[in-house]
Amino acid sequence: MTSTVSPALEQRIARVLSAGVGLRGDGESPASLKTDGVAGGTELIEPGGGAAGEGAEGGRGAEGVSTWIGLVAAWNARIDLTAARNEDELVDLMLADAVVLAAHLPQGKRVVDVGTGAGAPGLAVALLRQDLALTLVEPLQKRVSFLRNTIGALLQSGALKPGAGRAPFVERGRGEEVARRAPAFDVAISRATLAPGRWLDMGAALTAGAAAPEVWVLLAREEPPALTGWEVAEDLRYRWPLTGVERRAVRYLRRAPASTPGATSEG
Ligand SMILES: C[S@@+](CC[C@H](N)C(=O)[O-])C[C@H]1O[C@@H](n2cnc3c(N)ncnc32)[C@H](O)[C@@H]1O
Repeated sequence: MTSTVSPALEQRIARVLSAGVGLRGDGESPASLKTDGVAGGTELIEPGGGAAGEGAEGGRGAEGVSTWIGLVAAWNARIDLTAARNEDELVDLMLADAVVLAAHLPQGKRVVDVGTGAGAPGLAVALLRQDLALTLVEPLQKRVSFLRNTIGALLQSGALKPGAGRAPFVERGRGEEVARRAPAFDVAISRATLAPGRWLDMGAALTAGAAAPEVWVLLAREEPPALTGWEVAEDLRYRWPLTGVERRAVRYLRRAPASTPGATSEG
């Protein structure tokens, strides 16, 4: 199935992508996606170039986003991929949280997205940040087929040229199964799949082997959960650009273990 994107849909996609330019943390920021975090240090995000658009080998992320959203709209007529009721909802739902994540994720890391569904936020992040190695975990076969087909089309067109040496990998299964296998991820992301507290536990298990693990919890307006041994490093509040929905992206880092008084390096 091919992807055709109307000029109106293309304009909506461009609006959400360009809202991300404001996340660089300097100059004028659009109110919509301007984040208000507890810690600063946002990374430049530029649709069609730099961190958000092109990997080191020249993938075309913004173009890929249009192809992918066009495919979501086309496949959604046959299989249940999204509950979006109009184009504003579709573009905000698919893209806006990923634009925020893409501006804040560390360079070159192994990232897992649990419950990717039609690709939000994991596939969008893979397109916008082609330095990252994404694993997309999804149990439902029809959604797995959609994701694999779409990634194939994006690779073929050259929109996806992963800088980390591999294309986004789609793993069919549940997050619980992946977490049991001592996985090696640095960053765990997920949206609308598990209750926030349960997701935080699972995210911690998925990144247990990493030197500097991070877990992101994506919320509407509710308070972020707490997890012993982890702390909130950023609490980003923003509105989706097209629908004005209030959102929150919370970044958790594992606390360094407290040093034992009197302990020596010789042990
Ligand atoms: C409501 S959809 C959200 C999809 C996407 N993350 C989004 O925000 O648009 C939840 C997705 O998680 C998947 N899912 C449900 N339980 C899961 C689990 N335990 N592990 C991994 N995926 C799961 C479902 O098949 C579904 O595609």
